[in-house]
Amino acid sequence: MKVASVIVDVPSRQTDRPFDYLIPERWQGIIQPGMRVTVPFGARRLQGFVVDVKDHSDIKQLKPIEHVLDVVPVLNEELLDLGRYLTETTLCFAISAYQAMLPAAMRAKYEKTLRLTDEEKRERLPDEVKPLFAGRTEAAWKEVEAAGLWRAAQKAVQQGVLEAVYKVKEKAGKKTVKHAALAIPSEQAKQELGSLPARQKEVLSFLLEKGKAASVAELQAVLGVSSAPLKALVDKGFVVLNDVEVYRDPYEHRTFQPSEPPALTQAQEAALAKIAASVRAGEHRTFLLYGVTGSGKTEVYMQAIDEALRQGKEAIVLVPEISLTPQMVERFKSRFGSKVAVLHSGLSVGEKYDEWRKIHRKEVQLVVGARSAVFAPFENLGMIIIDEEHETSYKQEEMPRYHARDVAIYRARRHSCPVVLGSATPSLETFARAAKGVYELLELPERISDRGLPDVHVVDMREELRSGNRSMFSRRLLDELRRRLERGEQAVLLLNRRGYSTFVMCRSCGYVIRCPHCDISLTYHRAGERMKCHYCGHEEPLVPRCPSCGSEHIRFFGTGTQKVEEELTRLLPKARVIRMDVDTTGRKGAHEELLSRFAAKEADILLGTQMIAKGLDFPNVTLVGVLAADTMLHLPDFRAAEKTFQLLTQVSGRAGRHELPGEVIIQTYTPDHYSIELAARHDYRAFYQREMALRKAHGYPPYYYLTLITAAHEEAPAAAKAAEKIAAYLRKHLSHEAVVLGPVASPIARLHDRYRYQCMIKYKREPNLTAALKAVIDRYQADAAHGGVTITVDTNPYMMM
Ligand SMILES: Nc1ncnc2c1ncn2[C@@H]1O[C@H](COP(=O)(O)OP(=O)(O)OP(=O)(O)O)[C@@H](O)[C@H]1O
Ligand SMILES: [Zn+2]
Ligand SMILES: [Zn+2]
Repeated sequence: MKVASVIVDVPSRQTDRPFDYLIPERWQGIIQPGMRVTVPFGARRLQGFVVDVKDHSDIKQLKPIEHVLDVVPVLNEELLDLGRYLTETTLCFAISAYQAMLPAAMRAKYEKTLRLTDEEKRERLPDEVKPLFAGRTEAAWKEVEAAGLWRAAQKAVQQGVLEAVYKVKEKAGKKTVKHAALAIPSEQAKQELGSLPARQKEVLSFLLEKGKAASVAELQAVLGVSSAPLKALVDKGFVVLNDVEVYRDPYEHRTFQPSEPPALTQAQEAALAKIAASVRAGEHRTFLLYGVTGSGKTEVYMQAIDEALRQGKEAIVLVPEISLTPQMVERFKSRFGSKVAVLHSGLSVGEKYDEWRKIHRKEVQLVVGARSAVFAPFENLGMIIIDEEHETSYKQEEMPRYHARDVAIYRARRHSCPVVLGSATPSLETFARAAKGVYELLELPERISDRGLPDVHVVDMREELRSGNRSMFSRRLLDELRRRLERGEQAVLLLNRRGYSTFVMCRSCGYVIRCPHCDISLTYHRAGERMKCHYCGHEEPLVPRCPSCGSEHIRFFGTGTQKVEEELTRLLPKARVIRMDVDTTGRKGAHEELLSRFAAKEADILLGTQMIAKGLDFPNVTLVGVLAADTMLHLPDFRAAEKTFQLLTQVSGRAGRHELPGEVIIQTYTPDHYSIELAARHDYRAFYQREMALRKAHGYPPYYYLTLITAAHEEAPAAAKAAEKIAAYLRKHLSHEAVVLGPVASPIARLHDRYRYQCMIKYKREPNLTAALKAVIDRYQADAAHGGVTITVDTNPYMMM
């Protein structure tokens, strides 16, 4: 008896374990761990992942597996184990962990086929399979299955002769190119040559000489022939025409100048030597590459990767989504050419799947991508790099709630290879570990250009108001902008908000209009005069009177990029402005287009939200202005100061990166706040000391760990009661060292029509934690069926709302 343990596709606590199924005889030896199957489950038929194959089950009456969805495993042993690690550490369901590792295209039900990978390999097809592919390069899975050829097909896939393809239907149209190839052995073709008319002879000799399939376009261009001779050869059965798939390469229309590595500075050299030594020794280590903005971290990454590739290994580079700019991609593509796959959210489902397949088929050795690229199915990893490691977008805010840093370190340990965390503003957690020697600290204390870091001026906006300036631009910022325009230099302006105006407030009574579902203030959008909720999408028309007191003095507070743009063009009519925010970058490719226009100096000022704060490297930018440095300081989040410091430092880092000296102006209503003062002085270490002292005093990470539990229900009392019960249970079952805070209403007290209450656990070491949390989840998952309370557990929260 052969038995498969299967994790079924039902994300719930009750089904979160492997179920045993019988492997029918025809699939014995074929089904392996890491393949997906369909199985009967109660009255339903479900997809699932095979996690184990064994000879025996304790269950008496096993149901058989119905279908096999993959020819070869889509998850290897390492990734299967990683899934187990994620379920333990983030308390997610195993099915959620496995699905997070695969491209979306494979999660849906798509038509599947087997395809010949290469016309030349046709001869290597197993004999019994050959007829299925006669005169074509693809066969549907159903046919293979019906013909009972599964085993033979699997072998062919393992040998790289056939490939399993999940057909993703896309509007973009099919990406295939017609190819011509010999349909007869070359010996026979040579003999036929003599009897052919001249044109046909030319075509046949061309194919003979080439020794493999040639695109029809190429053939016609080289020989200058029409399609007639080709058609004649096809009719005679000497030549076949095939549609050969080309990858949907999002960068296909781009050419990349090959780049040679520059000679490194001493600091770069020292850092690289340590990393390269660890690559060569094949030992796991975690490095923190702490280098100021513009210090050449990326160059160190690239040369370290080069070392890994020379060792015949593979590498992953993680970059935050918003700094995965065309510039960044270009740097890696120029250096590593076709060895690179790129994964980010701007790609279509099909494009992502193509990139994933390049990795799975080992056609690339390097992946540059956002968070989920950490799951790239490489089997011989030599290095993982996390650029801008402090970015909170490395934490996924839905199940599985993993942090890419933890996954990277887990995988690197398994592969015995180094992890490099790079940042100009490392997260407190990471710097603290480096200070303790858990990570190895490598420093790049100076910029590459000998100009040094830009001068930063803090402007007190309260003063501006007192002296009669009601504009959102201080006099100093405006003066400096004018100066840049005169000199033909460029400026970057950061506004940490989106939309026309942020919230709508009554000046008479102070009433702020809020979302009826989410309890956050609505944002005014000028298009259509509407107010929108940025959490749930609720929208309504702008009100002419205060709903609370009836006053007409209802006006907008805060400023959005659109409003700033209007004021800017009013004050500086000659300035050419490019605005970059979620509204102007929604369309595919818009982000790239706006940046390349700015790079081509088609604008003087780049105005935008956080998305412009990182990674950009424009030689002509000599002024950076921050319009309101305080917007993030007042969020209900213990990391508010850290986030403010990071953002200000990063955006300042955009100025004066090359020959021209840079200058930064920060406008704020709280100029004395240490995060603003220290960012202005470029003093990361002082900020670190100060912030660590506060974290210690208030019991926050990195001194303590946190776990956040949120209970939500349509009725506030039900949510509150559940949260209270949870808090009581935890207090009883956790040790005295753990502190359970709350329950309290969440900062966002209502989301998607559900009231939210939360409690927070602070702890240093808590052996009972996992068991207690699992018990809580069990209890409430079971309850959910009746009571409707949903609970979420976040074992390492970054969103405190
Ligand atoms: N050894 C070197 N010689 C000459 N130029 C270099 C060298 N290293 C890096 N550069 C150049 O210096 C500039 C800054 O380097 P890079 O972008 O790698 O810095 P970074 O530390 O990654 O920056 P940031 O964190 O601010 O994005 C780039 O234009 C890069 O091409
Ligand atoms: Zn009012
Ligand atoms: Zn809402």
